Amino acid sequence: MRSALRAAARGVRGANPVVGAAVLSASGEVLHVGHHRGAGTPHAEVDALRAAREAGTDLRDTTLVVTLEPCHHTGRTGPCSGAILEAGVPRVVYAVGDGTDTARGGAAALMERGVDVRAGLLAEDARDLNARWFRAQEQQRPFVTLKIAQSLDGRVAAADGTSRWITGEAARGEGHALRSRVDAILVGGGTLRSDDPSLTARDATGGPLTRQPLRAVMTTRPVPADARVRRGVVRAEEHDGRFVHLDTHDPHEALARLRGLGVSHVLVEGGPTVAAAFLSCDLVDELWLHQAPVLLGAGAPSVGDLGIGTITAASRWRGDPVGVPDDRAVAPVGEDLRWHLRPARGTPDADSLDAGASRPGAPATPQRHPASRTPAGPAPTPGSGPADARGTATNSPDDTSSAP
Ligand SMILES: Nc1nc(O)c(N)c(N[C@@H]2O[C@H](COP(=O)(O)O)[C@@H](O)[C@H]2O)n1
Repeated sequence: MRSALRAAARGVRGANPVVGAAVLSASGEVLHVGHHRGAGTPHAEVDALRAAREAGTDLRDTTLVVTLEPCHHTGRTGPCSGAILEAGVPRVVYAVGDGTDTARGGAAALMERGVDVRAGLLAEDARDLNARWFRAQEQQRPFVTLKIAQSLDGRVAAADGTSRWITGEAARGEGHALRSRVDAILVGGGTLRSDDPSLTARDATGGPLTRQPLRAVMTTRPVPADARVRRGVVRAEEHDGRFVHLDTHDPHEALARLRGLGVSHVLVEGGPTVAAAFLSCDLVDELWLHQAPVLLGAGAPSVGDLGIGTITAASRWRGDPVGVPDDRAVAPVGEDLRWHLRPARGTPDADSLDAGASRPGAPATPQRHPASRTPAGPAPTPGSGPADARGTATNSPDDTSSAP
C-alpha cells in the first residue's frame, strides 16, 4: 500500500482523486505499480494491470493493492471492477472507500464474483492524500483551483490596467496546460471588461489545445455580444469551449450552476475580487501562483480584501508537492517561481507528503501533521484560514480590476 500511495502522489489534483495501485506477488513483492493521471485517463488499477499485461505477468496468484476502492461505473473511463475481473486477479486490498454515488460499489461487485476483498489498510493516509477532493465531493461541488500570475509585489496589472505579460513563456505554458485539464475557467466581470480574455487553452504558437474548457464569466452585468469569450472554439471534446454567463456574485451559486453543467473541476483565474470571494468562502482547494521577478509598485493586487484585520487571522497556505511536474511545491519555472499550495486550515493531505511521500525513495509511511487527525472535510480551524465555510462573499466581482 505504501508503494501505491507513493504512486498516487504522481497524479494531478482536480476532478478526480489521486490514486495509486500495485500488483503484488504471492509473497508480497511489488511487481508493478500504476497511477491515475487525471480525469479522462485510465484509473490506477487499469494502469497497474496494463503494466502487468505488458510484462506478461501471470496474475492468477497476485494481489492488487489500491489506495481507493475500485470504481464500479462507466464515467470518462470504464469500471475498474470489470477490469480486475477480466484480468483474473484473485485478491484486492484497498485503503479507503469511494464515497461518490456514481463510482462506489466496486468492492461489493468484486466480492459477489468471488474475489477476496479487504479494506482499510493505511486508510487514514489514503484519505489524507485526497482530503480536499473528498471535501469537495461531500460539499457536492466542483474541485476549485485558483491560479494567480503576479509580480514580485503581488500585483496582477500595472496602474493603467495592462497585464500582458507579467510572467514569462514557461509559466504561461503551465497555465495553458492547466486550462486544458480543467472542465471550466471562471473570471469576473472586471477581468472581462479590462482584458476581454478569450479563456482558451493554447499551445506555444497560440494554437488551440485539444481539450478546451467551458468558459464562465461571473457577473451580474451583461456580457457584451462581441466579447471574445463568446467566440466559439470548435472542438469535439466534453466542454468544447462553450460560454456560460453566471449571473451572480455568490461563489456557491456559481459552483452549483457549473456542477449542473457537468463541471467537476473549475479554474478560477481572477480578478482580485473573484479570487477574494472564493477565498472568503473557503472554496479554494488548490492554488497555483506564478510570481515573476517584476516590480510594479502600483496596480491591481492579486487578491482583494479578505476582511483580515490582524496577522493572526491571515489566510495561511502550505506547499503541496502533488500534482506538479517536478514534485516540488515551490519551483523555478523559466525566470518565474511557481508555488503550488493548499489551504493550511487542517486539510491534511499535503502534510503527509511534506515528509516526501511523493518523491522516489521517500519514507514509505507518509508522516502526518498533528492537525490531520480528523477525516476529510474538517471544519476550518478558527483563525487559520478564510472564515465562514458557507459564507457569502461581500465583495462584488464586478468591482474587479484587471487580471491576466
Ligand atoms: N478506483 C479508482 N481509481 C482511480 O484511479 C480513480 N481515478 C478513481 N476515481 C473514481 O472514479 C470517478 C471518476 O471516474 P472517470 O475517470 O470519470 O471514469 C471519480 O469521481 C472517483 O470516484 N477510482
